[in-house]
Amino acid sequence: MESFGARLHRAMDERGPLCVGIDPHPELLARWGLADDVDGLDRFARTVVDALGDRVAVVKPQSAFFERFGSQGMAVLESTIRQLRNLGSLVLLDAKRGDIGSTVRAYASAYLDPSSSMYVDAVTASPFLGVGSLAPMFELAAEHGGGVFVLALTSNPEGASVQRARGADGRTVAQTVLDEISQLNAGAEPLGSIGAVIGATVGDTGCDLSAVNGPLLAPGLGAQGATAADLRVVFGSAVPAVLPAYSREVLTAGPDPAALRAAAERAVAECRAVLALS
Ligand SMILES: O=c1ccn([C@@H]2O[C@H](COP(=O)(O)O)[C@@H](O)[C@H]2O)c(=O)[nH]1
Repeated sequence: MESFGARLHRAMDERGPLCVGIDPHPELLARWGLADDVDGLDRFARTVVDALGDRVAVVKPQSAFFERFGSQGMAVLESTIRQLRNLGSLVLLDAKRGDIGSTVRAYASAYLDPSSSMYVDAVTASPFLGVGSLAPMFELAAEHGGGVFVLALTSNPEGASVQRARGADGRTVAQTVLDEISQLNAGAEPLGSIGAVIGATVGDTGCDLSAVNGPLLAPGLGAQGATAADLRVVFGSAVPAVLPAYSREVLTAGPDPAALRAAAERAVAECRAVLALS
């Protein structure tokens, strides 16, 4: 099967460098005139899927907002994933999973095994138990053409105290994560399938991104304060590998599908302009 890196590279070429999140915050449900219940969740997700699923490269449902409604919310998530796949968007589930390796194997089955009802193109993962503990995800991703985005430098201000801390060899934790991702992606063309998450809010990363050879997911744009122009500051010459991610910035334009599409088009145009300067 074609690798996730290759599929993502093509999707970004064809549809533009943009990932839109489905984050049904209670405030957004209210703003859209929807109830804060499973029906509201379902209508919110369907509206985003119908408006953007056939034109955005990657759609990123935020698992937390579905999980808060229990098994019914998870059923909506499964149906959202199915609809997105039918419309051609790559689905990146933002679940930030991580655990000891034997448990990570179960997470891998849940998200990266094609026989699972929650099968997605890629999933986010936390390396706090060591990047090596995520090996079962990397293995299943490689087997089935999936991808994994590993947290490196997150967009929230609290992340820095852990992620910029230095180990005995002088490297930051973030650089150590990136170096392990580089090894996993070595030699992959046109792009490796193991990505890194680096917030657009983080300023100078202090990291060497030159060998990552995988997609760099950049959340933090819009609602968290970063702009497309910040992508150049954060990513420098690695900017062509950046997948900019917006959630609330685009979602607040809804529920009108035309307004959602216009917001996504604005975001992709701004990002394209920055990425084209490289
Ligand atoms: O470092 C990270 C990693 C993940 N996220 C997630 O992205 C979206 C951001 O939403 P906005 O509305 O665009 O702020 C959200 O689902 C986060 O959990 C992140 O923000 N930063």
